[in-house]
Amino acid sequence: MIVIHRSVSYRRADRQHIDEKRHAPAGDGVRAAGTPGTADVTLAPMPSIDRAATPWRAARRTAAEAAAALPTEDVPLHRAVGRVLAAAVRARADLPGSDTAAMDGYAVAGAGPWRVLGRVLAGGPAWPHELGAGQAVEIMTGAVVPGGTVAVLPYETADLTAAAAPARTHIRRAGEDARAGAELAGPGRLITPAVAGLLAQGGADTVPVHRRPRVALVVTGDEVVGAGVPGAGQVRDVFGPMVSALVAAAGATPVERMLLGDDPGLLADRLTGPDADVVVVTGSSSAGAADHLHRVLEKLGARRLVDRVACRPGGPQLLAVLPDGRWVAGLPGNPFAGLVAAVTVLEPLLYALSGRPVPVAPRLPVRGDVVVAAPVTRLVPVRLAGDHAVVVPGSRPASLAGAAAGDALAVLEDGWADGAPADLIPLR
Ligand SMILES: Nc1nc2c(c(=O)[nH]1)N[C@H]1C(S)=C(S)[C@@H](COP(=O)(O)OP(=O)(O)OC[C@H]3O[C@@H](n4cnc5c(N)ncnc54)[C@H](O)[C@@H]3O)O[C@H]1N2
Ligand code: MOO
Repeated sequence: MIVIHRSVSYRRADRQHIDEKRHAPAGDGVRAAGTPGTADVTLAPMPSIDRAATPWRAARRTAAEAAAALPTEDVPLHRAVGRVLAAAVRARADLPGSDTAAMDGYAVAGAGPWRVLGRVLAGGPAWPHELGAGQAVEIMTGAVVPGGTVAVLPYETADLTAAAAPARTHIRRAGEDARAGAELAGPGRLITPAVAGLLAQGGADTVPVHRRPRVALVVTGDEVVGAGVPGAGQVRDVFGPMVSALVAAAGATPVERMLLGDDPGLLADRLTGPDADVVVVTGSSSAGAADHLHRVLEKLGARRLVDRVACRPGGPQLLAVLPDGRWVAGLPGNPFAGLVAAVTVLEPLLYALSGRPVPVAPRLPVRGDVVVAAPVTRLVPVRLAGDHAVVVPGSRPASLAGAAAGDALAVLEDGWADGAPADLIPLR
């Protein structure tokens, strides 16, 4: 859902512009709403901007450790991929449940030569008798081997006249993968397709997972338009599509996007309004006359955990928590800077709320001409090239061309030089 939300205290020119938006075709789910801000926000003077910036790694760690995981709900296993287990899931029976054939061929008992008595199919009736020495049945992969079986001889190599079975038995023993009651996957485990399959093998029908974080997006800026081609002095909102996708990829649910004018009263309303665990605010993070976020947070009694990060781009970002427990991630308005901030504070916060550890970053040698000056970490788009990554040249804070051409963001820290290894954050 997209909500366009504007203050009533705008200038006349703004009003015309807003009315245009309200009457614009509703494509992309645009809904216009013009309720004025109600919060009493008497603004203090501009805050000083030379606060000490948090080192990039520390900012990420703070976000990853900030929040407790959301409560648990049970979901059907077939809808659980992408969710995070809230408790261990155990095998409800031995895996496999019986001794079964691992190959199509002959189940043989005792020493050869062997006489074939019949055939056993997977899912068919079990062979009713124990095999005696010199007896065999034809058997299919997955079928329960008759009692007395010493080995399964694959069709391709079977020699029923041989004196002895080969050493390799081709029998999967009951419980060899897991015993009944054994833990198949523990709390905090992301349910991948393979995990879902394993849990199905273990007999699970529903699984306990953490509730998905609900994320509202508040896009600030009088110059920002939500659809179509921007007019003179306007820009098209990049964060609706970009942050929603990033939120969904992190396993959270984007619940609404709202375009908000540069109005502190409205901003305060919107921080406390939506039914969301996290409110992402874009723009308003820096020191400009219309950048209200810091003062509004102060007014609302928010606790700031991260306030500016020593990284480039994306320095003016923040992570705060409101007195009601709702999280606020402030991303700078420059589009690439906003993306960097999203992977720095927002993604780890969403992992924490989902109950999941931040995935370990792959690390590869990175080649490129980038100057890294401590204490500022550079985040640059790179293309993967087999055993190394290559910097996409010319990326700028306001342009997404570099990131769009990249496979990952390389984290270039103090001490990095052309060709040295660096952590990579995938740009899914
Ligand atoms: N005096 C200072 N000026 C600036 C500083 C500073 O420290 N001192 N930091 C600069 C850096 S670094 C960044 S990044 C930006 C951050 O700006 P804000 O977060 O306050 O955002 P705005 O000023 O509203 O916008 C910046 C830029 O981004 C464009 N924008 C905003 N929202 C969107 C959107 N939804 N889609 C596309 N583009 C958007 C906006 O039009 C501006 O061009 O501040 C620097 N200045
Ligand atoms: O964070 Mo800003 O320029 O670094 O884009």
